Amino acid sequence: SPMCSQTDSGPVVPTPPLITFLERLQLTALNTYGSTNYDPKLYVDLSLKHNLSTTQLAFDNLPKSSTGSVSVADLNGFITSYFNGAGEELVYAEPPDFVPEPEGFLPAVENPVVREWALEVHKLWKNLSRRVDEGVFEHPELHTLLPLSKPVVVPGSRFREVYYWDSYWVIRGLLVSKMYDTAKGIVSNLISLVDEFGFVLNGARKYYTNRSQPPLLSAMVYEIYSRTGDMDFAKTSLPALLKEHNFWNSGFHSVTILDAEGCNRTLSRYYAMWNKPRPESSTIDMETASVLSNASEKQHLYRELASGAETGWDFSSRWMRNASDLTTLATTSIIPVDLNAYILQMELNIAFLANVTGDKITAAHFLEAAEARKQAMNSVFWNEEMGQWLDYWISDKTTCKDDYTWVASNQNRNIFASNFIPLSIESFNSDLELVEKVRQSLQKSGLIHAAGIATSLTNSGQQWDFPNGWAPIQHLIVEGLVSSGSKKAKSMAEDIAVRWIRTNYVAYKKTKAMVEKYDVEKCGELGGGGEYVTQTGFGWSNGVVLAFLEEFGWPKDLKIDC
Ligand SMILES: OC[C@H]1O[C@H](O[C@H]2O[C@H](CO)[C@@H](O)[C@H](O)[C@H]2O)[C@H](O)[C@@H](O)[C@@H]1O
Repeated sequence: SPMCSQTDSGPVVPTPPLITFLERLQLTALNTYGSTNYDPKLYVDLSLKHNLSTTQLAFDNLPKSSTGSVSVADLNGFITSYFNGAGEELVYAEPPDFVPEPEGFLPAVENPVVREWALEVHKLWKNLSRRVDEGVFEHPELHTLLPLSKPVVVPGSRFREVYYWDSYWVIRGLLVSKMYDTAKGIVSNLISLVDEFGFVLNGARKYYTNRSQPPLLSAMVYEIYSRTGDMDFAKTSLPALLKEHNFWNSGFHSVTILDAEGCNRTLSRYYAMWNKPRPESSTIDMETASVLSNASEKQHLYRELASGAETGWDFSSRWMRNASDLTTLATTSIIPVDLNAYILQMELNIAFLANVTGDKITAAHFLEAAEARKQAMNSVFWNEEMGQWLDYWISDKTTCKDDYTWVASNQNRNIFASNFIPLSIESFNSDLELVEKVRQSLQKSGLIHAAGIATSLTNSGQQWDFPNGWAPIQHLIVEGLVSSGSKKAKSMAEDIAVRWIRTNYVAYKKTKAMVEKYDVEKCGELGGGGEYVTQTGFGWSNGVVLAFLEEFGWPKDLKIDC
């Protein structure tokens, strides 16, 4: 049973009346249509044809049975008369910098079959490119979609809007496709969110204003600058990066631990500004919370769920005290390895960009911040015996009392792919002795399978767990191994990349689609689990295939089938 009966504390952003109304519609839809093929997100993605009060009045006037339910015919009629279809406000727009075969595209991919497939994956950018319709700018109050002025690239299927961390791998792929303007436009859109909200939202919808996602904006700017040398772009991006850094290092996101040497170490955690059901999954969250009896326990769980979504790993045994019980979610009680790796990289990127744009004071300040975080990560996360960085629990597993004095037993010794993500940062991968230790640890971790790196070793039924493998995680670890310059690490990286490319290819041939996650146990199999069916498209998977093919090429005689 959940050991913690915690009360909720922390900030809560306001809920726009449009969202409250669409959540009512979502619940009615579940009651009317039933749970087969039901996706709660669809209803919060609808836009209004008339103003909210007219729509609400018509909804309240729908004939109800004695049990209060609405008939299928009446609800169908209401939805067609009062709403535009989900996603219609994002109109298909071919990116101006797309060409069917860019000059100098993947020169090291020699195998003709792989080359042809790579060109098909490249062509998928056309399917995923949209622009926000004028109607959203003219009448924002009718839409949950946020108006973004530059063209967008979406992950695909139910993910009809821009996502924060997905955009990093979309951009990595666009750079391979030589679509620099599209890549810059994505960053410019995300910066406009920082200007308005102070951070990059989980996604570009009004119901995502309560949280962010793994912070990779600076990494997007860095990658684009490295490829294009565009100094103006670097300069105009910098203020937003500083603002975002402050978001992750203040308030509830910041935690200070007294380490074993008696030094204070400051790190960051995920912490959503929300203690209600996630609007896009409101009916699911209410169901999950229904076993809890009191309102403040529910609020606490809702915050943990929204914070779980902020991690990008929604959901995973990584954030649960008991892997088979989602009500034991304790996201805010954990200091995560990967988040701090991303922020360390952010500090290094800011220092780099400040330096090239001539702001030496900011550069020096951020190099210091990076050094402090590196030491904090060594002191709080590093486990010498395991050769991994481990998430750290700040709250006691039995009483749930927060304790900010470091104890070894609060390191989470379960193996997750995130334990290897610091390897992607130069501060760590430039130390060859360390790299070899971590490489060996990864090799024997049990995470490496026939078709890639598993997310964890626990099959919880949640999507960020075994046996699912996700493109962003493959890429971060592979890139870390490659960047070290060690021969052994590079050959391990290549081996993982080849498995990943093959499984993507075989699944594509079988299903005609790229998907968001794969099953690492069997080459060519799709991933599953979690709260929605596996989605096609798919932004980050396409990006990672293209990035891997650029990094490793594909020799003529290497087979692509598994
Ligand atoms: O609707 C449920 C959740 O869906 C999103 O999460 C998943 O898809 C995202 C887009 O590919 C991806 O960034 C995330 O890592 C996935 O877990 C959304 O981000 C969640 O906030 C949302 O609750």
